[in-house]
Amino acid sequence: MGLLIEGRWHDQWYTSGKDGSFQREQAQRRHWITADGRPGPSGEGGFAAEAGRYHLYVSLACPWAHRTLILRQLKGLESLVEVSVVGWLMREHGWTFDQSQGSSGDRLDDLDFLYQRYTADTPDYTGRVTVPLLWDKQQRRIVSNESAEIIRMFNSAFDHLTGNRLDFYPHALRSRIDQLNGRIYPALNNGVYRAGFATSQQAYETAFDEVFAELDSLEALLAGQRYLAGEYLTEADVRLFTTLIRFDAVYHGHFKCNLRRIADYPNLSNWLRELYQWPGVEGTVDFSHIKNHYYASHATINPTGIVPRGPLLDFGASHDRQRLDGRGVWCRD
Ligand SMILES: N[C@@H](CCC(=O)N[C@@H](CS)C(=O)NCC(=O)O)C(=O)O
Repeated sequence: MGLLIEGRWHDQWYTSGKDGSFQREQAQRRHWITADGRPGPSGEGGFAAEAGRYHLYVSLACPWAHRTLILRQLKGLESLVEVSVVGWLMREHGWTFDQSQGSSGDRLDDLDFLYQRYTADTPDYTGRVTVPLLWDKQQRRIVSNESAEIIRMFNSAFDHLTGNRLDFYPHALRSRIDQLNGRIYPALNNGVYRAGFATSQQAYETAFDEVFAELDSLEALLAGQRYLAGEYLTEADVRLFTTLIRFDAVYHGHFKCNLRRIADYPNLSNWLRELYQWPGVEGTVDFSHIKNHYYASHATINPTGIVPRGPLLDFGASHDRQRLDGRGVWCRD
C-alpha cells in the first residue's frame, strides 16, 4: 500500500485525519470520453469514443472498479473496451500485475505495477495509485480514475457504436439518482471504509452508526419499491450493489461493521439477489479476489493475513422482488 510522490513510489499506509478519520483522496484525472471528442463536464476534450482505443484497469476486489465492469457488461462494451485485471494482493508495490495473485497481466504493455501507468501519463505524478483507471492508448494518457464518471461515460458515449440504448442515468430520474448517490456514497460506499480504516474509537463509531442508519433507511425504502429510484434499475442500484455484495463476506468482519449482516435485512438481501442474478452481473463478481484482497492486503487491520473461510453465501437463491412493479432499465428513444 503506498503512493507516488513526484513520480517515485513510496510504500506508505493511509494517513488519518487528526480525529482518526479515514480521508479518501479525490481522483485527479477527470477527462471524459464523449461520442465526438468534445469536452465533457470536466477536464479536456479529445477523447472520442472509438472501438479498441481505451483500456480499463480494474481490481476484481474493488467496489469502485466493480461499478465500471458492470456498466461495461450491461452496455455491451466488452469488445470495445479491453480490460486488464490487477492481482488481489496490494502490499509494498501497490496494485501489481502478478499473475500468481489472479492478475490477467497488463494486456497492453506488460507492466509490472499499476503505478507505472500513472507515471507513463505524468512522470512526476503525486498521489495514490487507484483503480479503476481508464487509459487512452492513442494519446497514451489517463482519461479518468474516477469510477462515478467512468460509468457515466460508459452509459452514453459509445451508444452510436453499439446501438445499446439502455440508460442507467435517465434525465427524468437524475435528481432522484443524485440525491440517492449523495447519501449512499458517504454513509455506505465510503462509510464502510471510514469504519474499517478509522484509527480512533470515535471515528469508527460515527461511521458505524451512519452505515447502519443508512441500511435501515434503504431497507424501509425497498419494502415498497423494486429499485432505489422506483420502477427502473439505475446507476444508483449498481453503485449500492458493489458495496452490499461485499458486506457480509468482508465489511461485517474485516471492517467491523457487525451490528447486522445484509442477510438480516429481508428487502436488501432479496434486492441484492435480484441484482446478482441480472444477466451479466454474476460474471463480474469474484469472491476469491474480494476476500483475499481485503484480508491479506491490510496488514494494519489483519496482521496475520489469514482469510476467513466463511461465510456461506448463496446469491443464486430465489428472491421475492417480482412482488413489486419493475420496468427493468430505462431505454432511450
Ligand atoms: N474515487 C475513486 C476511488 C477509487 C479507490 O479508492 N480505489 C481503491 C481500491 S478499492 C484503490 O485503488 N486504492 C489504492 C490506494 O488507495 O492506495 C473511484 O471511485 O474511482
